[in-house]
Amino acid sequence: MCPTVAMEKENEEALQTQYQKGVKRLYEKGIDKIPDKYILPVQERPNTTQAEPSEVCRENIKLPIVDFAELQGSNRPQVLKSLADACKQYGFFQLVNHGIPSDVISGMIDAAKRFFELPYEERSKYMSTDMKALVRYGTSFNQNKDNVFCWRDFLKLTCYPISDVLPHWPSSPTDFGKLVATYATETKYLFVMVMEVILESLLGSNKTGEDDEIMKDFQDGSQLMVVNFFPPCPEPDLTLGMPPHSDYGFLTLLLQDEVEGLQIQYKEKWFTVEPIPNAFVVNIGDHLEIFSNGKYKSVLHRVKVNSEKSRISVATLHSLPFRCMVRPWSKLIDEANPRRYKDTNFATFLNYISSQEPKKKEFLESRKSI
Ligand SMILES: O=C(O)CCC(=O)C(=O)O
Ligand SMILES: [Fe+2]
Repeated sequence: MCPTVAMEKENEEALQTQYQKGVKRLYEKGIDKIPDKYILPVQERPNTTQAEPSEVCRENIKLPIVDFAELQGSNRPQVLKSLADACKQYGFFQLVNHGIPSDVISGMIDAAKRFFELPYEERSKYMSTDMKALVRYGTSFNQNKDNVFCWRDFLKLTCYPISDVLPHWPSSPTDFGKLVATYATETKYLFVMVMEVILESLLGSNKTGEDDEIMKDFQDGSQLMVVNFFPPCPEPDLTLGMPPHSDYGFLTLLLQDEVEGLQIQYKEKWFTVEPIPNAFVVNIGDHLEIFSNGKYKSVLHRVKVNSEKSRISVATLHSLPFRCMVRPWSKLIDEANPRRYKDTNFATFLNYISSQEPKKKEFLESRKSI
């Protein structure tokens, strides 16, 4: 190899190693342009007007707001109806009055902020390419596969059973485990309560004792927390914090700080979801779309970044235990409503994401049986 080519190759390798270390580090270098590695093709950029369905939309969307406290009162039928409409039309709703104390929520955001403020050497102790690792620090969407990197660093934590996983979580900041475990336990409990309501809304009637089995599976289900950090980006129109994707589980309970960035696809356009203090953005995942036999939709969403402020979001993805099969609920299947999805499980999903660049709703598409 001639010396110039060898040097270029070495430089290229050094750059690729840099990118693996994440965007917070890159931002801290004080760059005013983003490296080519992060620049999306024109038609995939956030403000492009060239391609459907990425038409520009500068409006915010007013997602339906579900008041959890109202569900316990005489308004229950109306609230159930608006929840069912939200799940069918948008695949998303905002949940307020959910009962999780505001100090638990602010404690979670604060712990996440302080974790990402740690020196790179401390954060990177948790880097792993093993998708099954209980704790995984990383960058981009799937850094082993992505051609173009996205502007995000993350920490993924397996959260259930909490007493088994807690000893593996980061020990710094010192109160991280305590604050995050409290939040994880509260969101697990909330997920189970919301699923109970969702089952009722799917059946359109009060649930029967037979449903207790599935409720036990939800209680014992998998829970993965994804703590996302999006530093300011000098050229936010050229890249994304997260590319269009759907979430794999039953429900994601998403907490965003006060900085907007989440966009959802609705009628072929992208709309920004306004952050509401202390509310959860709840979205339907692929598993619930399958379980509901397509009645409720797992909707594409993405994250825009901005040049001014960093942003933190915490997504907790809940599903059945890893060993369980996910399939359309038998109560929703009859001659008039044949099953529309194949059975799937967590192993099938992991194989899928390990084998290709996991974008859009290709996984769900691959599970459709008609
Ligand atoms: O940051 C957000 O608002 C969304 C994060 C998200 O979609 C995810 O972690 O799956
Ligand atoms: Fe997501």
